[in-house]
Amino acid sequence: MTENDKVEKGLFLPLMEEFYTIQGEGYHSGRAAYFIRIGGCDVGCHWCDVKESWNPKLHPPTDIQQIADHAAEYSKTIVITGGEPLMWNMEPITTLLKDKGLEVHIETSGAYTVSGNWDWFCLSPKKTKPPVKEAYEYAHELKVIIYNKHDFKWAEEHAARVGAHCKLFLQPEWSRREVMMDDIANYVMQNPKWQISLQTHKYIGIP
Ligand SMILES: C[S@@+](CC[C@H](N)C(=O)[O-])C[C@H]1O[C@@H](n2cnc3c(N)ncnc32)[C@H](O)[C@@H]1O
Ligand SMILES: Nc1nc2[nH]cc(C(=O)O)c2c(=O)[nH]1
Ligand code: SF4
Ligand SMILES: [Mg+2]
Repeated sequence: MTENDKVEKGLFLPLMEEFYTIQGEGYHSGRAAYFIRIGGCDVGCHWCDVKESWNPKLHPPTDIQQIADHAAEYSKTIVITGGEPLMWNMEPITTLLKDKGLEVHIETSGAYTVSGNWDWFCLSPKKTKPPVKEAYEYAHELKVIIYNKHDFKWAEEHAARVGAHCKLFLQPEWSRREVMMDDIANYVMQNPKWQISLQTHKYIGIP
């Protein structure tokens, strides 16, 4: 089998970086977790904080067995992010991680067909490439990025599509955190089904 075939099957994935840190965002914020960042994304958010991840060719195709073995040495909680992890077949790597008894989370825009077996599915919808229908059904957590005032209405449109038990978070776009914070706080007080999510790792200076 060629390397391309292995990537096609999800047996190799373009690995950008892996690091043990504290989940900074959303429902599991504050919890130690091992992050696996897979390269490749064509969603094109102008404010994306990892644009270096976009071109998959810059990230070496890596054996998922090696990625999983490494992850298991660090943590029981694994977060797969990117880039956009659902551009790739996530079935094989999630199976390996779950066979090791690990809890497997994803950070995704939901813009591609859902593959893989997830203990926690964080859906962060994007305007440039909206989530596929099934992504809303999988979501344990909806994390909407707030860049301007129009985004509250847009957030509600997505909240109407997730399941009844899905946790709802509003997260300020990092460069807009100071301008938007009062509006976000007021919105959450008036609409308490939402909670605030901050990128706490950036405030404390960890990866
Ligand atoms: C870098 S993305 C990678 C995973 C996936 N592509 C996605 O967007 O969900 C990880 C998380 O960071 C959020 N994010 C990216 N850039 C951000 C920024 N400038 N400010 C706030 N959140 C941001 C995304 O919305 C997503 O929830
Ligand atoms: N500490 C930390 N928490 C995070 N939560 C989601 C992240 C991501 O980039 O997907 C992230 C990240 O990059 N670092
Ligand atoms: S979908 Fe995620 S990785 Fe892709 S551009 Fe948007 S924030 Fe960045
Ligand atoms: Mg990040």
